[in-house]
Amino acid sequence: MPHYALPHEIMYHTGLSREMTEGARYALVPGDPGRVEGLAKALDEKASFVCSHRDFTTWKARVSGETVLVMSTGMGGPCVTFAVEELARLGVTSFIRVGTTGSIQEDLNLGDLVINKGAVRRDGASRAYAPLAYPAMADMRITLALEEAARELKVPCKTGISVSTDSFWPGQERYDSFSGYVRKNLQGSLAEYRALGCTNFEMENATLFTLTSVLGLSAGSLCGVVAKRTDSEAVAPKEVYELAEKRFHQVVKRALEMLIGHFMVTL
Ligand SMILES: O=P(O)(O)O[C@H]1O[C@H](CO)[C@@H](O)[C@H]1O
Ligand SMILES: O=c1cc[nH]c(=O)[nH]1
Repeated sequence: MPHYALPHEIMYHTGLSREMTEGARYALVPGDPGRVEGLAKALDEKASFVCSHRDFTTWKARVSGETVLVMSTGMGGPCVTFAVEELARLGVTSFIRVGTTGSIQEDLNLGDLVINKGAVRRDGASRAYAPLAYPAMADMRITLALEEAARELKVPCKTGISVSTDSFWPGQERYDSFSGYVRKNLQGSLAEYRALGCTNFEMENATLFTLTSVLGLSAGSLCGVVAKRTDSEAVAPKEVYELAEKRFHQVVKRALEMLIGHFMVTL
């Protein structure tokens, strides 16, 4: 029996209550709190601030007659568990991660978008919810809506499987860290994931996909490429992020319109 919050009950970490979220079923969940306002306003110019507590900054927007929350998760799997658990208690059923990522395939360029249909569970947090043999899979309808929106808007985009890590440096086989050391078991891991056809490194999909599946919820993920790891370990300049941001704003808005229009009853 799901444990929904009472109308005035304030969630301890996100600071949200059911009154504040107005029955929202959809939440866009970027990692960065600094991305929330722009994303909310791209959905709806009248979007408004709801609350900010710890890593979790929340705005609300209206899309096709529905309230949509935009809430940051902070970085990494543990933060995602707070966001999913507390938003679920407030009635949110569908989550779309809107993030940044490092591509590991040659044909994914800086500023392109990646839609993730699954994730390699190199996180720790999802293991509290399901054994490692359990797949981290995105919801098919959200994934299809994101793909269709990207196609319609002619945005360069590829669908694939991300590798979700708990560490930005050794976990993603980066040598430009303080010590420069990558443990032996992770040396060569980037080449191996590339050979396995994985598309990108990021840090939240595995936890998001596993939790939402286990809890009977839905999730999708759309990320902008800000590092092209086949060329360099560096994160690209601001202009690249701004190009990716413009693209993921357009795509996620169109995808939401499709989802709310077509899948309203089932999601
Ligand atoms: O831009 P966000 O959504 O935070 O996503 C990516 O950026 C952070 C690392 O720079 C990690 O959280 C990673 O998953
Ligand atoms: O390379 C990158 C870029 C963004 N986010 C990541 O997790 N890795």
